[in-house]
Amino acid sequence: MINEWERLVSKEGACELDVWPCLQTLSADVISLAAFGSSYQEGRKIFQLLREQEKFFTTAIQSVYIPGSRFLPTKQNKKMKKIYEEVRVLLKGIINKREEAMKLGEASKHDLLGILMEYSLKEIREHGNDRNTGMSLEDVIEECKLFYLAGQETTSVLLVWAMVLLSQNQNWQARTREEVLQVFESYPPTYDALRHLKVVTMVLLEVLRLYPAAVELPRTSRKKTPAGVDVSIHIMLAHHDKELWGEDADEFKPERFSEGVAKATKNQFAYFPLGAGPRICIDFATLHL
Ligand code: HEM
Repeated sequence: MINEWERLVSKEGACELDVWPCLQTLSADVISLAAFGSSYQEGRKIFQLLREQEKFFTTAIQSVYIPGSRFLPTKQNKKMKKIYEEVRVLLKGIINKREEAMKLGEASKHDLLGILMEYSLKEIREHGNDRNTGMSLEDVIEECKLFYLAGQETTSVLLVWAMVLLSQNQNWQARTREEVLQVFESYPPTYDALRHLKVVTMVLLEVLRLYPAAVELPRTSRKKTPAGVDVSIHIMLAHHDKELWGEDADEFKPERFSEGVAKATKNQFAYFPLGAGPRICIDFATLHL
């Protein structure tokens, strides 16, 4: 991706480029690799289909819903059903191939699919080969889909806003670049090395405060409030609340996170770009939340 950008710039010395689709493809490829490892190309096809499905889904939730209409054989419903089936068949194919390889004694791969299947097989073995224990094929398929849907758009949204804000705040862009070059001169770019990136972390925390990829957390109350009521915890409003963050709440000021999230929020529940509690995002450790 960077090579392509450099090539475009070098022709004229400058060019206009919509980075958003490139960042979407980048995050989809990274997640495909993490989820399916060597079957990454097949994963890519699945993710293209899920992306198409997402568009239909967005149109559907933005329209008035007539109860039962999702079962009608409309053009859109038929297309969504077709994609659902195609994704299932493709994922089933990857899972079956992996199962065969595991049966032949091939070491399991350290990707999401390998971990889920290994866990499932262990459960089944521990329960005397009872196939009703462990994760079902449906569970594995749904987990793979969730991994993609939850991680792809959110990551690319974060990246694109980080680029916008760093281009508007050149001093922070220079500090961030300097830190990346300095840190990765001494450490290989591994997951562990990320904890040495103090400025980058502050910048990303501030980007997620101003432009959280998920703007609200919908919930249905079970006990209090009374039960059955739909509530929405608004991330965007909490992150821009002047009473919580001060008069400069709408400004890009990564320095507010210089001593961590607890200090920046004065230990109040005011910052939750990755959710909170038992359903917190699995990616929360990356940002030291
Ligand atoms: C900047 C990037 C990200 C943001 C802003 C973000 C945001 C969130 C939020 C707000 C939730 C909570 C949803 C709720 O409580 O209803 C969540 C859950 C989740 N996220 Fe992320 N996420 C990001 C990256 C990722 C990545 C890279 C992955 C995996 C590849 C991922 C996987 C998940 C999963 C599986 C859940 C569901 C956890 C559960 O319900 O138990 N997220 N994310």
